[in-house]
Amino acid sequence: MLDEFSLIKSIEPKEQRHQELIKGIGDDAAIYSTENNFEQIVCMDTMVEGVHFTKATMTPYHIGWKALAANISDIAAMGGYPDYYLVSLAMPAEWSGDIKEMYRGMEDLSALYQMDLIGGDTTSTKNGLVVTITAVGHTDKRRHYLRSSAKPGDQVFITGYLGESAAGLALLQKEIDIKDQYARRQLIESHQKPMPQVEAARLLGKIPCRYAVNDISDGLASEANEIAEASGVTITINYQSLPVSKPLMFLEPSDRKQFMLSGGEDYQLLITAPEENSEELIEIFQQHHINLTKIGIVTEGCAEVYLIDEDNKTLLKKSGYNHFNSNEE
Ligand SMILES: Nc1ncnc2c1ncn2[C@@H]1O[C@H](COP(=O)(O)OP(=O)(O)O)[C@@H](O)[C@H]1O
Ligand SMILES: Cc1ncc(C[n+]2csc(CCOP(=O)(O)OP(=O)(O)O)c2C)c(N)n1
Ligand SMILES: [Mg+2]
Ligand SMILES: [Mg+2]
Ligand SMILES: [Mg+2]
Repeated sequence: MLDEFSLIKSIEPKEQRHQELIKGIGDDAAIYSTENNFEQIVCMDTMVEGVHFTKATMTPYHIGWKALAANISDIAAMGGYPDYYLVSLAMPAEWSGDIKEMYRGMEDLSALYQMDLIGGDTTSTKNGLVVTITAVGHTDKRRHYLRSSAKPGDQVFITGYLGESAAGLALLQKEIDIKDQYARRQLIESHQKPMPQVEAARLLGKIPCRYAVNDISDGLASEANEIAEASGVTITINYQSLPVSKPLMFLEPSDRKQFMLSGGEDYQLLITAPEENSEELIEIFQQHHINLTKIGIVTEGCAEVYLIDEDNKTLLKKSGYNHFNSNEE
Protein backbone atom coordinates (compact mmCIF):
# COMPACT_ATOMS: atom_id res chain seq x y z
CA MET A 1 0.00 0.00 0.00
CA LEU A 2 1.16 3.54 -0.79
CA ASP A 3 2.20 5.61 2.21
CA GLU A 4 0.27 8.82 2.97
CA PHE A 5 2.51 11.20 1.02
CA SER A 6 2.82 8.99 -2.09
CA LEU A 7 -0.95 8.50 -2.06
CA ILE A 8 -1.53 12.26 -2.04
CA LYS A 9 0.96 12.72 -4.92
CA SER A 10 -0.87 10.06 -6.92
CA ILE A 11 -4.20 11.91 -6.77
CA GLU A 12 -2.91 15.34 -7.73
CA PRO A 13 -4.86 16.54 -10.79
CA LYS A 14 -2.85 16.86 -14.03
CA GLU A 15 -4.53 20.09 -15.06
CA GLN A 16 -5.77 23.22 -13.32
CA ARG A 17 -9.06 24.62 -14.56
CA HIS A 18 -9.18 28.03 -12.83
CA GLN A 19 -6.44 30.50 -13.48
CA GLU A 20 -7.21 32.20 -10.14
CA LEU A 21 -5.90 29.12 -8.34
CA ILE A 22 -2.48 29.95 -6.90
CA LYS A 23 -1.87 26.61 -5.15
CA GLY A 24 -4.08 23.53 -4.92
CA ILE A 25 -2.86 20.23 -3.50
CA GLY A 26 0.66 20.21 -2.10
CA ASP A 27 0.83 22.88 0.57
CA ASP A 28 -0.76 23.48 3.97
CA ALA A 29 -3.87 24.94 2.38
CA ALA A 30 -5.24 25.86 -1.02
CA ILE A 31 -5.08 29.50 -2.05
CA TYR A 32 -6.74 31.41 -4.86
CA SER A 33 -6.94 35.05 -5.83
CA THR A 34 -10.14 37.07 -5.71
CA GLU A 35 -11.20 40.29 -7.40
CA ASN A 36 -10.57 42.38 -4.30
CA ASN A 37 -7.29 42.95 -2.46
CA PHE A 38 -7.31 39.57 -0.77
CA GLU A 39 -6.47 35.98 -1.52
CA GLN A 40 -8.75 33.26 -0.20
CA ILE A 41 -7.32 30.31 1.76
CA VAL A 42 -9.18 27.00 2.30
CA CYS A 43 -8.08 23.87 4.13
CA MET A 44 -9.43 20.72 5.74
CA ASP A 45 -8.14 18.48 8.52
CA THR A 46 -9.69 15.46 10.19
CA MET A 47 -9.37 13.94 13.66
CA VAL A 48 -10.21 10.26 14.08
CA GLU A 49 -10.82 8.44 17.36
CA GLY A 50 -8.06 5.89 17.90
CA VAL A 51 -5.69 7.71 15.50
CA HIS A 52 -5.63 11.32 16.71
CA PHE A 53 -7.17 10.83 20.15
CA THR A 54 -8.71 8.37 22.54
CA LYS A 55 -11.04 8.95 25.49
CA ALA A 56 -7.96 8.58 27.68
CA THR A 57 -5.90 11.28 25.93
CA MET A 58 -8.48 13.98 25.14
CA THR A 59 -11.71 15.36 26.60
CA PRO A 60 -14.50 16.34 24.19
CA TYR A 61 -13.63 20.03 24.80
CA HIS A 62 -10.03 19.37 23.75
CA ILE A 63 -11.07 17.39 20.66
CA GLY A 64 -13.07 20.40 19.47
CA TRP A 65 -10.28 22.86 20.28
CA LYS A 66 -7.54 20.80 18.63
CA ALA A 67 -9.50 19.90 15.49
CA LEU A 68 -10.02 23.60 14.83
CA ALA A 69 -6.46 24.50 15.91
CA ALA A 70 -5.00 22.12 13.30
CA ASN A 71 -6.97 23.88 10.57
CA ILE A 72 -6.18 27.40 11.78
CA SER A 73 -2.53 26.34 11.89
CA ASP A 74 -2.62 25.42 8.18
CA ILE A 75 -4.11 28.84 7.39
CA ALA A 76 -1.36 30.49 9.47
CA ALA A 77 1.25 28.48 7.55
CA MET A 78 0.06 30.21 4.37
CA GLY A 79 0.43 33.60 6.09
CA GLY A 80 -3.32 33.90 6.46
CA TYR A 81 -5.95 34.98 8.97
CA PRO A 82 -8.84 32.57 9.73
CA ASP A 83 -12.43 33.75 9.12
CA TYR A 84 -14.93 30.88 8.87
CA TYR A 85 -15.21 27.15 9.57
CA LEU A 86 -17.51 24.22 8.82
CA VAL A 87 -17.68 21.00 10.86
CA SER A 88 -18.47 17.49 9.67
CA LEU A 89 -19.24 14.92 12.38
CA ALA A 90 -19.38 11.17 11.85
CA MET A 91 -20.67 10.17 15.25
CA PRO A 92 -21.25 6.89 17.09
CA ALA A 93 -24.31 7.10 19.37
CA GLU A 94 -22.13 6.86 22.50
CA TRP A 95 -20.65 10.30 21.78
CA SER A 96 -23.94 12.20 21.47
CA GLY A 97 -23.80 13.54 25.04
CA ASP A 98 -20.32 14.97 24.46
CA ILE A 99 -20.95 17.02 21.35
CA LYS A 100 -21.88 20.24 23.19
CA GLU A 101 -18.54 20.22 25.00
CA MET A 102 -16.73 19.63 21.71
CA TYR A 103 -18.39 22.67 20.20
CA ARG A 104 -17.51 24.69 23.32
CA GLY A 105 -13.84 23.87 22.62
CA MET A 106 -14.21 25.06 19.03
CA GLU A 107 -16.14 28.16 20.11
CA ASP A 108 -13.50 29.20 22.67
CA LEU A 109 -10.71 29.00 20.08
CA SER A 110 -12.70 30.53 17.23
CA ALA A 111 -13.65 33.49 19.44
CA LEU A 112 -9.96 34.45 19.69
CA TYR A 113 -9.99 35.14 15.96
CA GLN A 114 -13.60 36.26 15.54
CA MET A 115 -14.25 33.21 13.33
CA ASP A 116 -17.81 32.23 12.43
CA LEU A 117 -19.09 28.66 12.34
CA ILE A 118 -21.02 28.64 9.04
CA GLY A 119 -22.07 25.04 8.46
CA GLY A 120 -21.13 21.39 8.37
CA ASP A 121 -22.65 17.95 8.16
CA THR A 122 -23.76 15.24 10.60
CA THR A 123 -23.83 11.50 10.07
CA SER A 124 -23.85 8.41 12.23
CA THR A 125 -21.05 5.87 12.23
CA LYS A 126 -20.64 2.43 13.79
CA ASN A 127 -17.10 2.84 15.15
CA GLY A 128 -15.17 5.82 16.40
CA LEU A 129 -15.83 9.56 16.27
CA VAL A 130 -14.54 11.39 13.19
CA VAL A 131 -14.38 15.19 13.19
CA THR A 132 -13.52 17.00 9.96
CA ILE A 133 -13.19 20.76 9.79
CA THR A 134 -12.93 22.98 6.75
CA ALA A 135 -11.53 26.39 7.52
CA VAL A 136 -11.55 29.49 5.34
CA GLY A 137 -9.22 32.42 5.72
CA HIS A 138 -7.61 35.20 3.77
CA THR A 139 -4.35 36.96 3.22
CA ASP A 140 -3.43 40.25 1.61
CA LYS A 141 -2.75 39.92 -2.09
CA ARG A 142 0.58 38.19 -2.78
CA ARG A 143 1.33 37.89 0.95
CA HIS A 144 1.05 34.09 0.97
CA TYR A 145 3.91 31.78 1.91
CA LEU A 146 4.46 28.57 -0.03
CA ARG A 147 6.59 25.56 0.85
CA SER A 148 8.28 25.96 -2.53
CA SER A 149 9.80 29.43 -1.87
CA ALA A 150 13.02 28.52 -0.03
CA LYS A 151 16.28 29.42 -1.78
CA PRO A 152 19.96 28.72 -1.12
CA GLY A 153 21.36 31.29 1.30
CA ASP A 154 18.14 31.48 3.35
CA GLN A 155 18.11 30.94 7.08
CA VAL A 156 15.76 28.53 8.82
CA PHE A 157 13.67 29.51 11.85
CA ILE A 158 11.22 27.92 14.21
CA THR A 159 8.58 29.59 16.37
CA GLY A 160 8.16 28.42 19.97
CA TYR A 161 9.27 25.00 21.21
CA LEU A 162 9.08 21.52 19.71
CA GLY A 163 8.35 18.15 21.26
CA GLU A 164 5.98 19.22 24.02
CA SER A 165 2.88 17.71 22.43
CA ALA A 166 4.52 14.32 21.86
CA ALA A 167 5.86 14.34 25.42
CA GLY A 168 2.36 15.18 26.68
CA LEU A 169 0.93 12.27 24.72
CA ALA A 170 3.61 9.93 26.09
CA LEU A 171 2.70 11.07 29.61
CA LEU A 172 -1.02 10.51 28.98
CA GLN A 173 -0.26 7.06 27.60
CA LYS A 174 2.07 6.34 30.55
CA GLU A 175 5.02 5.65 28.28
CA ILE A 176 7.11 8.11 30.26
CA ASP A 177 6.84 9.58 33.72
CA ILE A 178 7.73 13.02 35.07
CA LYS A 179 7.25 13.82 38.75
CA ASP A 180 7.27 17.61 38.44
CA GLN A 181 3.58 18.58 38.42
CA TYR A 182 4.08 21.92 36.65
CA ALA A 183 6.03 20.26 33.82
CA ARG A 184 3.42 17.48 33.49
CA ARG A 185 0.61 20.00 33.25
CA GLN A 186 2.36 22.10 30.63
CA LEU A 187 3.21 19.11 28.40
CA ILE A 188 -0.30 17.68 28.60
CA GLU A 189 -1.78 21.09 27.84
CA SER A 190 0.50 21.39 24.79
CA HIS A 191 -0.90 18.10 23.53
CA GLN A 192 -4.55 18.79 24.31
CA LYS A 193 -4.84 22.52 23.67
CA PRO A 194 -2.25 23.61 21.09
CA MET A 195 -2.14 27.27 20.01
CA PRO A 196 -1.94 27.90 16.27
CA GLN A 197 0.67 30.53 15.42
CA VAL A 198 -1.51 33.09 13.65
CA GLU A 199 0.16 36.10 15.26
CA ALA A 200 3.63 34.83 14.32
CA ALA A 201 2.58 34.25 10.72
CA ARG A 202 1.04 37.71 10.47
CA LEU A 203 4.15 39.26 11.95
CA LEU A 204 6.15 37.96 8.99
CA GLY A 205 4.10 40.30 6.81
CA LYS A 206 5.60 43.32 8.61
CA ILE A 207 8.90 42.51 6.93
CA PRO A 208 7.89 41.89 3.35
CA CYS A 209 10.29 39.38 1.85
CA ARG A 210 10.30 35.83 0.46
CA TYR A 211 9.27 33.21 3.06
CA ALA A 212 8.68 29.47 2.87
CA VAL A 213 6.49 28.31 5.74
CA ASN A 214 5.18 24.97 6.95
CA ASP A 215 3.34 24.24 10.18
CA ILE A 216 4.61 21.35 12.27
CA SER A 217 1.86 18.73 12.41
CA ASP A 218 3.95 15.66 11.54
CA GLY A 219 7.27 16.63 13.16
CA LEU A 220 10.21 18.87 12.26
CA ALA A 221 12.02 16.18 10.24
CA SER A 222 8.98 15.62 8.06
CA GLU A 223 8.06 19.28 7.56
CA ALA A 224 11.67 20.32 6.78
CA ASN A 225 11.78 17.59 4.14
CA GLU A 226 8.55 18.94 2.64
CA ILE A 227 10.07 22.41 2.23
CA ALA A 228 13.30 20.88 0.86
CA GLU A 229 11.32 18.79 -1.65
CA ALA A 230 8.95 21.57 -2.73
CA SER A 231 11.81 24.10 -3.08
CA GLY A 232 14.46 21.73 -4.49
CA VAL A 233 17.03 22.71 -1.85
CA THR A 234 19.02 21.18 0.97
CA ILE A 235 18.21 22.19 4.54
CA THR A 236 20.69 21.70 7.36
CA ILE A 237 19.43 21.90 10.93
CA ASN A 238 21.67 22.24 13.95
CA TYR A 239 20.19 20.14 16.78
CA GLN A 240 22.00 22.20 19.44
CA SER A 241 20.23 25.33 18.15
CA LEU A 242 16.75 23.97 18.80
CA PRO A 243 15.24 25.73 21.80
CA VAL A 244 14.43 23.32 24.66
CA SER A 245 11.41 24.17 26.77
CA LYS A 246 11.81 23.78 30.55
CA PRO A 247 9.47 20.77 30.93
CA LEU A 248 11.41 18.86 28.27
CA MET A 249 14.54 19.13 30.44
CA PHE A 250 12.97 16.45 32.68
CA LEU A 251 13.18 13.85 29.87
CA GLU A 252 15.89 11.39 28.91
CA PRO A 253 17.98 13.02 26.14
CA SER A 254 17.07 10.28 23.63
CA ASP A 255 13.31 10.70 24.26
CA ARG A 256 13.69 14.46 24.07
CA LYS A 257 15.46 14.23 20.71
CA GLN A 258 12.85 11.86 19.31
CA PHE A 259 9.96 14.10 20.44
CA MET A 260 11.60 17.32 19.20
CA LEU A 261 12.51 15.97 15.75
CA SER A 262 9.67 13.56 14.98
CA GLY A 263 6.92 14.07 17.55
CA GLY A 264 4.57 16.35 15.67
CA GLU A 265 1.35 18.16 16.63
CA ASP A 266 3.27 21.17 17.96
CA TYR A 267 1.66 23.45 15.37
CA GLN A 268 4.67 25.75 15.47
CA LEU A 269 5.87 27.30 12.22
CA LEU A 270 8.99 26.29 10.31
CA ILE A 271 10.11 29.32 8.32
CA THR A 272 12.86 30.09 5.83
CA ALA A 273 13.79 33.70 5.09
CA PRO A 274 16.60 35.48 3.18
CA GLU A 275 19.67 36.15 5.31
CA GLU A 276 19.51 39.91 4.72
CA ASN A 277 16.09 40.06 6.41
CA SER A 278 16.95 37.78 9.31
CA GLU A 279 18.14 40.36 11.82
CA GLU A 280 15.06 42.53 11.32
CA LEU A 281 12.88 39.45 11.65
CA ILE A 282 14.43 38.41 14.95
CA GLU A 283 14.06 41.98 16.24
CA ILE A 284 10.37 42.28 15.39
CA PHE A 285 9.61 38.93 17.03
CA GLN A 286 11.47 40.07 20.14
CA GLN A 287 9.45 43.29 20.21
CA HIS A 288 6.23 41.25 20.09
CA HIS A 289 7.44 38.69 22.66
CA ILE A 290 7.02 35.74 20.29
CA ASN A 291 9.79 33.14 20.34
CA LEU A 292 11.68 32.79 17.07
CA THR A 293 14.91 30.80 16.89
CA LYS A 294 17.36 30.33 14.04
CA ILE A 295 17.90 26.60 13.68
CA GLY A 296 19.57 26.10 10.32
CA ILE A 297 20.41 27.12 6.78
CA VAL A 298 19.30 26.45 3.22
CA THR A 299 21.92 25.50 0.63
CA GLU A 300 21.97 24.32 -2.96
CA GLY A 301 21.55 20.61 -3.46
CA CYS A 302 18.89 18.01 -3.91
CA ALA A 303 15.83 17.77 -1.71
CA GLU A 304 17.50 16.62 1.48
CA VAL A 305 17.62 17.55 5.14
CA TYR A 306 20.72 17.13 7.28
CA LEU A 307 21.00 17.25 11.04
CA ILE A 308 24.16 18.42 12.76
CA ASP A 309 24.43 17.18 16.34
CA GLU A 310 27.76 18.05 17.95
CA ASP A 311 30.29 16.77 15.41
CA ASN A 312 27.96 14.40 13.56
CA LYS A 313 26.18 15.29 10.35
CA THR A 314 23.48 12.81 9.34
CA LEU A 315 20.67 12.67 6.85
CA LEU A 316 17.39 13.55 8.57
CA LYS A 317 14.73 11.48 6.90
CA LYS A 318 10.98 12.12 6.89
CA SER A 319 10.73 10.30 10.21
CA GLY A 320 7.58 11.94 11.56
CA TYR A 321 3.98 10.88 11.49
CA ASN A 322 2.84 9.15 8.30
CA HIS A 323 -0.63 7.61 8.06
CA PHE A 324 -0.32 4.00 6.73
CA ASN A 325 3.37 3.99 7.61
CA SER A 326 3.46 5.39 11.14
CA ASN A 327 6.44 3.32 12.31
CA GLU A 328 8.76 4.77 9.68
CA GLU A 329 11.99 5.95 11.30
N1 LIG B 1 -7.55 12.81 0.12
C1 LIG B 1 -7.07 13.93 -0.40
N2 LIG B 1 -7.56 14.42 -1.56
C2 LIG B 1 -7.08 15.57 -2.10
N3 LIG B 1 -6.10 16.28 -1.54
C3 LIG B 1 -5.57 15.85 -0.38
C4 LIG B 1 -6.04 14.65 0.24
N4 LIG B 1 -5.33 14.48 1.39
C5 LIG B 1 -4.49 15.51 1.48
N5 LIG B 1 -4.61 16.35 0.43
C6 LIG B 1 -3.84 17.57 0.15
O1 LIG B 1 -2.46 17.22 0.24
C7 LIG B 1 -1.69 18.28 0.80
C8 LIG B 1 -0.92 17.78 2.01
O2 LIG B 1 -1.83 17.39 3.01
P1 LIG B 1 -1.36 17.23 4.50
O3 LIG B 1 -0.12 16.40 4.53
O4 LIG B 1 -2.53 16.80 5.30
O5 LIG B 1 -0.96 18.71 4.87
P2 LIG B 1 -0.84 19.28 6.34
O6 LIG B 1 0.14 18.39 7.06
O7 LIG B 1 -0.33 20.67 6.13
O8 LIG B 1 -2.22 19.25 6.94
C9 LIG B 1 -2.68 19.38 1.08
O9 LIG B 1 -2.67 20.26 -0.02
C10 LIG B 1 -4.01 18.66 1.17
O10 LIG B 1 -5.10 19.50 0.85
C1 LIG C 1 -4.00 8.36 20.62
C2 LIG C 1 -2.98 9.06 19.77
N1 LIG C 1 -2.01 8.34 19.15
C3 LIG C 1 -1.10 8.98 18.37
C4 LIG C 1 -1.13 10.33 18.22
C5 LIG C 1 -0.06 11.02 17.40
N2 LIG C 1 -0.52 11.54 16.12
C6 LIG C 1 -1.67 11.18 15.55
S1 LIG C 1 -1.92 11.97 14.08
C7 LIG C 1 -0.45 12.78 14.18
C8 LIG C 1 0.05 13.70 13.09
C9 LIG C 1 -0.87 14.81 12.74
O1 LIG C 1 -2.08 14.33 12.17
P1 LIG C 1 -2.38 14.39 10.63
O2 LIG C 1 -3.68 13.73 10.38
O3 LIG C 1 -1.20 13.90 9.86
O4 LIG C 1 -2.55 15.94 10.47
P2 LIG C 1 -2.00 16.91 9.33
O5 LIG C 1 -0.54 16.58 9.12
O6 LIG C 1 -2.82 16.62 8.12
O7 LIG C 1 -2.23 18.27 9.90
C10 LIG C 1 0.22 12.43 15.36
C11 LIG C 1 1.56 12.93 15.76
C12 LIG C 1 -2.16 11.03 18.88
N3 LIG C 1 -2.28 12.37 18.81
N4 LIG C 1 -3.06 10.37 19.66
MG1 LIG D 1 0.29 21.89 7.54
MG1 LIG E 1 -3.73 17.86 6.69
MG1 LIG F 1 0.03 14.81 8.59
